[in-house]
Amino acid sequence: MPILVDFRCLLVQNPSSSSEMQGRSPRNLLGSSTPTGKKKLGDIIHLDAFGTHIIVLNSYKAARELLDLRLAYADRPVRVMDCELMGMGRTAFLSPYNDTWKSCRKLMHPNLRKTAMRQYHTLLERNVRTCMVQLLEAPEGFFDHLQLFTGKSLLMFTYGIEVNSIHDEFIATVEDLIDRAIRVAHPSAAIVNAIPILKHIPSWFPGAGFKRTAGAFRAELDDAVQRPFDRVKAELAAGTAVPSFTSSCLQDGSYNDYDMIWSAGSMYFAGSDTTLASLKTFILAMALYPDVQKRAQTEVDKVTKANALPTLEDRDSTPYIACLLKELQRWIPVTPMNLPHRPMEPDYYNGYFIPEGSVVLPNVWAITRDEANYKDPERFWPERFELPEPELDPYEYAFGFGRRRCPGIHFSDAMTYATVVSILATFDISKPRDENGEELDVEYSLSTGIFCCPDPFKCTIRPRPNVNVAQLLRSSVDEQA
Ligand code: HEM
Repeated sequence: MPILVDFRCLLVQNPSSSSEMQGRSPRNLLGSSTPTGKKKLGDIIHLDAFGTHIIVLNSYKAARELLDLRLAYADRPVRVMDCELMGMGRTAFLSPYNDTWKSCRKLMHPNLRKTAMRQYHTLLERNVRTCMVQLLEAPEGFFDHLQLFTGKSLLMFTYGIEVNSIHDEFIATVEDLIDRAIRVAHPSAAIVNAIPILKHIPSWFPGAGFKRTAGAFRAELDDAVQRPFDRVKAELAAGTAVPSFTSSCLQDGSYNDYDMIWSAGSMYFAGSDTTLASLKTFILAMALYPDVQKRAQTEVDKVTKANALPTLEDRDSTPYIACLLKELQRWIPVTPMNLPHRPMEPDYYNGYFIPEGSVVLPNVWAITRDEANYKDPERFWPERFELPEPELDPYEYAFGFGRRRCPGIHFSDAMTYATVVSILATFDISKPRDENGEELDVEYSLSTGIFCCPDPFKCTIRPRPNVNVAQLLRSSVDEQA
């Protein structure tokens, strides 16, 4: 049986790796359209990269049938540069399918499952209120405020560490490591991935700069996950530890240090920038789609009677916001090519042979733009998920597949919901204005890298005229202090 070869994939660019997309709308990422404006991609396509089989799954059906329903796809490809030399293979998200990965998933699960979320409501609501106060005082810094909110919430959850600035070492170090790791993950960055034998060159050898780079990164990564862990241990010993994932695992006493260190580190690394990406997308969508914003605000006002701040308990009373959250994940998916899966045994699918060890990439971007799934896919339109005939739920694929599916989905959802409803209740987001107060178009581009989200853009964020926002927020922060 032949290995599938079909280069139609060349039509599909991962938006995150395209330098041509600056200033373009998401529509253009799929290349030029056919005369009808519709584009039909192969369900599954194959590329050969220096002998590595890369299989791209362009439809939800293929991704679900292979990655959700077949256990053999739970492995990850081990890339020499980032996984081995830089040490990222010890994180839960890049770890191969092995006993350590299983232990980490077991450790994370009870703390991240839906029913465990209630215990973090107060924490998240308090952090959101602080973020809203910052928005009120300096609305133009909204990217920084949202970054502090996600970083702070994740740090509190994993280690009980409280930070008050994005320049705090715990946030800044991890941010820097993520940036560097993403640059290395780009296919052109690491020749050692293509020629693995190079990893055996000593690092002092001329031309082996990559080994020194990797070694330095690894030392910093070790420090970034070890330091907060040691701090929690010391705080527990001193009786000053704040409840957190790490403190409760340490108190339980049945886990080894390695699993606790890498589980906590993985959640912090994987959770903050991804959720931040969704929140940036939310601000952009509200600036571009005022009708959606109006309808969402009306729903929130109904719940709060416009004289209180919404809480996570309001979730069931806000079905339109639930649709809006889904649309955020679909419109600009955070991980447009997911993370790669690796089949642990040879497989057959729809008459094609998929070799063991292939790199299998679900093309989430293509799924979100497939007109078989979504009418007018470029439009931000939460109504598509309303009953009685909702379109395909993006939560089925935007957080991954099968055993590797994101364990942080409920935590991320709670962070996103809390922020979205609070902003809707208190602020109006609109197009940017020039010095004469004239509205300008929202100019935006999407970031390059593994994550996809809006690059910094300008918009107007102002307190809503009908609510005494300042008083509401300040009294709410005081109440929680
Ligand atoms: C909008 C927010 C988020 C998105 C879109 C997202 C998406 C993803 C995706 C696509 C994967 C790979 C799944 C696969 O390979 O099939 C993943 C893995 C992972 N995510 Fe998330 N994630 C988000 C937030 C979070 C949060 C808040 C946490 C932690 C609290 C988290 C922790 C993890 C971990 C530990 C993994 C590795 C799972 C494994 O490989 O077994 N994520 N996430």
